[in-house]
Amino acid sequence: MSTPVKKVPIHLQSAQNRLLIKHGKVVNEDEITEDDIYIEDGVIKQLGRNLIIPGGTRVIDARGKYVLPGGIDPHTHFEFEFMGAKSVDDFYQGTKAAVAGGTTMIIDFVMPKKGESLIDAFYEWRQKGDDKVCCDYALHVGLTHWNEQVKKEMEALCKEHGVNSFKVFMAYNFMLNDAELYSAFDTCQKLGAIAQVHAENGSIIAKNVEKLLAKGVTGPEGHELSRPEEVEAEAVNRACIIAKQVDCPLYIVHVMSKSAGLALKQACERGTRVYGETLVAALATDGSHYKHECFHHSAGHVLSPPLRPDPTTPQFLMNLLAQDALQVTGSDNCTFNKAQKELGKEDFSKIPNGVNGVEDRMSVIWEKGVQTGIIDPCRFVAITSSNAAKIFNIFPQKGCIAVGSDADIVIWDPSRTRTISAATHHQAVDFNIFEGMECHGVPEYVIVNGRVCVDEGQLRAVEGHGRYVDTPVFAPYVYDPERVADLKPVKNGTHDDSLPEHFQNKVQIEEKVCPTPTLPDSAVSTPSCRGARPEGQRNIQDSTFSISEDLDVERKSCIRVRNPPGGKSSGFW
Ligand SMILES: NC(=O)NCCC(=O)O
Ligand SMILES: [Zn+2]
Ligand SMILES: [Zn+2]
Repeated sequence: MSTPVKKVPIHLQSAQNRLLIKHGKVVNEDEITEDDIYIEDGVIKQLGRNLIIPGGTRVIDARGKYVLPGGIDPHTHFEFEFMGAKSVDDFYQGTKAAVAGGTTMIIDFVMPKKGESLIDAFYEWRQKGDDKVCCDYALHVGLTHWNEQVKKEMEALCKEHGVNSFKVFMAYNFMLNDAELYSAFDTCQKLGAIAQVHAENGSIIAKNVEKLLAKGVTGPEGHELSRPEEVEAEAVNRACIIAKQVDCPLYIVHVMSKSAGLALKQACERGTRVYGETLVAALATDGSHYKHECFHHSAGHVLSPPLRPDPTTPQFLMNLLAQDALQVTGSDNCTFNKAQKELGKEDFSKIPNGVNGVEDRMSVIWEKGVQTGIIDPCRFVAITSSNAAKIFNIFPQKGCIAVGSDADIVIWDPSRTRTISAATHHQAVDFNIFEGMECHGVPEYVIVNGRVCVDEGQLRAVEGHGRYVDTPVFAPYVYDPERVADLKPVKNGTHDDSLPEHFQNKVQIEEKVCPTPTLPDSAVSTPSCRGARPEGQRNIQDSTFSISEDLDVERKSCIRVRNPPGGKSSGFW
C-alpha cells in the first residue's frame, strides 16, 4: 500500500505560497529602492508601495534591513572524488549550508573521469543532485580529456541538457595542452558556451614538486612554493591569448593572486572577452597559514591555486572586484576532513585540494567588502549574484529582484554580527578556514523559490526543494548578438569576407581604434574591455572606485543606470 499523502486544505496552501516583504531597502546591482515585494507561487508578482494583496498573506517586516537577491555561488564541488578522497559536503548538506548563509543557487561541476563519457557523468551528477538539493542548482561540465567524442557530447549537453559552460584544466593530471585548449575554446565559441579555465602551468608545477620533495620539503608549505603566483599568471595570460585566436569568451575560475588578476585585466584591455572569478578564501585569508605548525591547520588551507603569502593580496583582489576588473565571487567549496587531508602527511602534493566557503561566502564578502567601505551594497549584489546570473544566462530569472523573477531573496541585517566556527557551521566538514572571524551582516530570512528557508535566523531548509536550472547558450551578456551582427570584417577600409572567422575579431579591434566610414555606427564605439556586454545590462556605469597605476584605491562618484526593460530581457519575459 502506498503511503497516504497528507492533504493541505486549499486556503492554507495559498497562504503558504504568498508572502509580502515590507519596509525593506531593496538592493539590485544598479539601485536601491524602498519597495515592498509581493510573492506568490515562488515568483515575484508585485514590487512597489501600497500594494493590493490577497488576504491570508504572510507579512515579513524588513524595516532597517536590506532585501537582496539570493546569492549565487557559481563554483562548488559537492561529493566530488578527487585526489583519493570524496568531498564530505554532499548536495544536501552543501546546499543546506548555502541556504543558511544566504545563497539560493549553486553551480557545481560535473567532473568526468579521464576518458569517461561527458553525458554519463552529467547523469551521474543529476542523480546525486536532483533529490537532495535544498536550493536550485545548475551544472558546468569539466573537460578532463579531449577528442572528437568530447566535442560531440559538448554539443548534446548544450542543446539537450541545459549546459552552457565547460571547464578546462591547465594543471592536474587531466590538463589539456595548448592545441587541445585551442580546440576546446573553438568548440565552446561555436556552441555559444563559455570556457572556464583552471589557470596554472601544470608542467612547471610538476617540476617544482619534484625539486621540493628531493630537497626534503614535504609539508604543506611546499604547496604554495611549488605553485608561485607567476605560474598562475602565466597560465591566465596564455589562456587569454589562445581564447582570443578563436574569439571564445573566457571565465577564469579562482583567480588567487595579484599578478593573475593583473594578467586578466590586461588581457581584457587588449580586447579579450574574459571574466574573472575570485574566491571568498582569497578575499579573507592568506598563505601565512601554510607555515602553521599544526598539519591539520595548514593542510586545511590547501587549495589550488594556493592562498598567497603576500598579506595585501585579499584587499587587492577586492579592489579588482570594486572596479569590475573581476566580476564574480565563488567559494570553490570542496571540503575534506582532517583525516582525509592526512593523505598528504608525508607529501604535500598528495593533500586533497579544497576548502570550505559555500556557507560563509556572503557574510565574509560583506565584511571584507561593504563593511570596510571598498564596495557598496549594489556592487555586493553584482559580485555575489547578478554577474554570475548574467554570465551563465539565467538573468533576470535569477540575480535580481524584479517582477517575474524567481523569489530567491535574502533579508540581510547589516547591524547584526556572527562569529564563524566549525563548531556551529552547517557544513559536514570538520574545519573552517574562517574560524573565529566576526562578520557583520547576517541573513535573517532566506527565501528560496518563495519558501522561507531561514526564518528569523532559524534554518528550515528542505531536502529536494531545489530544481535543476537550465543555462541556455549564447548569453547576451557574454555574446552580445547585436554587436557581433553589426560588425563586419574590414581590411584597408573594405569588407573582406574571405578572412577566416577567427581572425575577424582582430580586424574589428583594429578598426575600432581607427574607424573607417565603411563601418556601421555601432562598430565605432569606444573600445572597452567589456565591449561585448550589452549596454543595457551594464551594472555600474562608472566603477565605484578607480585604481591608479600602483593600484591604490580612490573613491569616485558612482553613477548608476537603471537597466531598461529591454536590457533585462534574455527571452525570459
Ligand atoms: N580548487 C581546489 O583546490 N579544489 C577543487 C578543484 C578545482 O577547482 O580545481
Ligand atoms: Zn580548479
Ligand atoms: Zn573548483
